[in-house]
Amino acid sequence: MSVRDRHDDALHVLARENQTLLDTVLVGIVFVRERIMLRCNRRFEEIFGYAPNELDGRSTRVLYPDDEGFDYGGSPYGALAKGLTHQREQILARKDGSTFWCRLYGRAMDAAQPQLGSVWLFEDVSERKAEELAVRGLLLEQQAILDNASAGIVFLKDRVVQRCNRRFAEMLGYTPEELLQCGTRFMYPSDAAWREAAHVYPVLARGESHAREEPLLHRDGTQLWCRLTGRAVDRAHPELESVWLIEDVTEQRAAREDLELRVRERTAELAHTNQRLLAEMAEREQVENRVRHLANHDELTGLPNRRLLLDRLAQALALARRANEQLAVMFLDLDRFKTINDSLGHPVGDALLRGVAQRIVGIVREGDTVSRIGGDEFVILLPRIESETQAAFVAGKVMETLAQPLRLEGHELHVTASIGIALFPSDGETPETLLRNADSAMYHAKDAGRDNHQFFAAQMNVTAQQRLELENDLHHALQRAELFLHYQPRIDLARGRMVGVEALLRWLHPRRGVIHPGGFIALAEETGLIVRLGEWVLREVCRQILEWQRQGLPAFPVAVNLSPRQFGQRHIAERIGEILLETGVSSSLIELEITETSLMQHTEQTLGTLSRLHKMGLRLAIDDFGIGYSSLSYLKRFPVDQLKIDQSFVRDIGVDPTNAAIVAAIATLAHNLKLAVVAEGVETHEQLDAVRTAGCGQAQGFLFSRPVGAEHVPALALRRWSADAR
Ligand SMILES: Nc1nc2c(ncn2[C@@H]2O[C@H](COP(=O)(O)O[C@H]3[C@@H](O)[C@H](n4cnc5c(=O)[nH]c(N)nc54)O[C@@H]3COP(=O)(O)O)[C@@H](O)[C@H]2O)c(=O)[nH]1
Repeated sequence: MSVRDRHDDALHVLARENQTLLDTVLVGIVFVRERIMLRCNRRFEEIFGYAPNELDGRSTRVLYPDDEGFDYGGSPYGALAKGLTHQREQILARKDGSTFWCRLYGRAMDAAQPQLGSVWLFEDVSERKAEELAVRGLLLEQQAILDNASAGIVFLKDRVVQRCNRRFAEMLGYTPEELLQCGTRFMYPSDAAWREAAHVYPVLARGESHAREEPLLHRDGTQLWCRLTGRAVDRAHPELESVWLIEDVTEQRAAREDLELRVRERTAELAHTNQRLLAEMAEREQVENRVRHLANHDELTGLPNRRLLLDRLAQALALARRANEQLAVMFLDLDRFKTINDSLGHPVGDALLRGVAQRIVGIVREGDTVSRIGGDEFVILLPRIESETQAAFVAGKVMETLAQPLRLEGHELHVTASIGIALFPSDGETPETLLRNADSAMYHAKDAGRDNHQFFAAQMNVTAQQRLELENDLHHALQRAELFLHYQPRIDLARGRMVGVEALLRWLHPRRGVIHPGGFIALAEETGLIVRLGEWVLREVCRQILEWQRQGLPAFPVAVNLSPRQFGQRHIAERIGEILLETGVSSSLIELEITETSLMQHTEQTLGTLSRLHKMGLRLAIDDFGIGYSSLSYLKRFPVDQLKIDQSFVRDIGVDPTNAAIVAAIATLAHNLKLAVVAEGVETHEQLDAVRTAGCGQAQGFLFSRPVGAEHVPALALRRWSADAR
């Protein structure tokens, strides 16, 4: 082989090695002269999508998507001529027209002879470029978010501001630039608060986000409340990098606090209203219960009232009928309750009624009903009794318990009761009948002297009927002139002379004959007729005085009884004055007898009435003295002239030393008060001796004279009684 051949062989080898090298590298390589591609490696053709050798001899224009790109591609040749390496990134075009990002490196083969051409390396950087663009896009997006976020956003690293948006900086009074690389201590009001804020990092380390509200410091020193929500960028090192969303919630918080305050106030208000409503409801319930209770109970004693009694009685009757049993209705009325009530006052009367109620309730069985149906009237319902004896036994127990003295407000009271008993079925089958019949039986017990019990008997209803008739008749008695007066003399014991008479009313009943006051005065009191009867008596007395005067009799006073109801009339003194004026009788000739009990009612009013009567010149006597309750202080103040000792003390004066002592005590009291003292009901010489010995200056009674017609009075007026009244 010649030298030339060997030289050619070596060139061939070198060419093959070059080609292999060119084909193996991952970048496209092209040799260009005057913008004509002379040779390229396979990778270059692949990048642009051409077949092998397809580009050889073609203009580089095909590598550009447009002329503009091609023109731009020609720009670096000046630099190449200076021997520099040119590099750029540019969008180029594949054979199929698609474009891609390419990185180009170019260098002249010989800078001194640029016409020899240049070598270009092409690298397809589409993927990287796309990634870069994506990252750039993300960054732009992020920046846009940061810039436009309404909340503050800050990136911290080691609690130092790395990046923040404008909102965050403005929130604290800074620009974002001012805050870059600032430690976060500046935004906390104190070291302690700043240290406290570090406690969040363990939370972030768990991958949890953290949110809390805390006060941050504005540049001007004011505090604002912010809600901070943080999350670690890398949860393994939360303190290193974290991102925080910060919202100014000062106004929200103020609004919330205001709202909370208003909610608290409203809640308190509601609670208060609720409480008030509950209280009102409870009160209303109490009132309703009370109304219900009052509808069925007596307010004073708390016992069932008439309504509840009737209800229970109806039920008990139904049961008794079904079980073929007996029951008893007991009507109980306290004896002389009115006297106690009037003389000691209503508070004592009320306390007495309560005491009586308690005592009765204390002795009856469970299942019995004790009720108060009015004033001093109680009804006891005893269901399931076996016999009349059992009812009598209960009545006995009631009387026994009432017999024990009651101590009330400093008084020791002895009360008794009259009890009427009606039995089912023998005395009635309805509540009304049983009650009515027990009531009649009670009246019978009263008539029988009080402090006892009586079983109903049919006759009692007849008596009640008669009482009704009597009431009717009494209404007509005045018009029919059926009333008349008897007079009983009052004797001065020392002189044996009549010193006055007492006018006593009588009723000549057309069928029953003469009826004494005991048979109708109480009825007249109850019905109110007593006022008209009383006026008639006074006029009749005046007329009779004038008649006696006309007959030439020496003048003497005539006593007229005033019942409690008459005396209690508001203008009684004026009314009496009018009658005296009308008739022309001197007031000194009229004596008014008022019972002790009647006087001790409404004592101040009594005092006024007595004073007016006294000033008018009338003489005043306290009748039936000793059986009521007198207040000595009032007795002293009442302008009375005379005490008339009740005949009950005179009756047994000879046999009962106590009565003698009482009469003597009353006489002494009367003398001390400078009052005349009259013993009433003197029937015997023994009684006369006794009352005289006791100190009574005057006496009245059958021993001297029974009450007589007016025509007999002149003889009595002129008569002289000896010391023993013979
Ligand atoms: N408001 C009015 N009351 C009147 C009037 N007239 C009478 N009365 C009151 O009736 C009560 C009974 O009166 P009377 O049945 O007339 O009885 C009087 C005397 O007959 C009776 N008396 C008198 N002496 C004796 C006696 O020795 N023994 C005895 N057993 N009875 C006697 O006493 C009655 C008079 O009592 P007093 O009035 O207390 O002086 C009678 O109490 C009157 O209150 C009237 O017009 N209005």
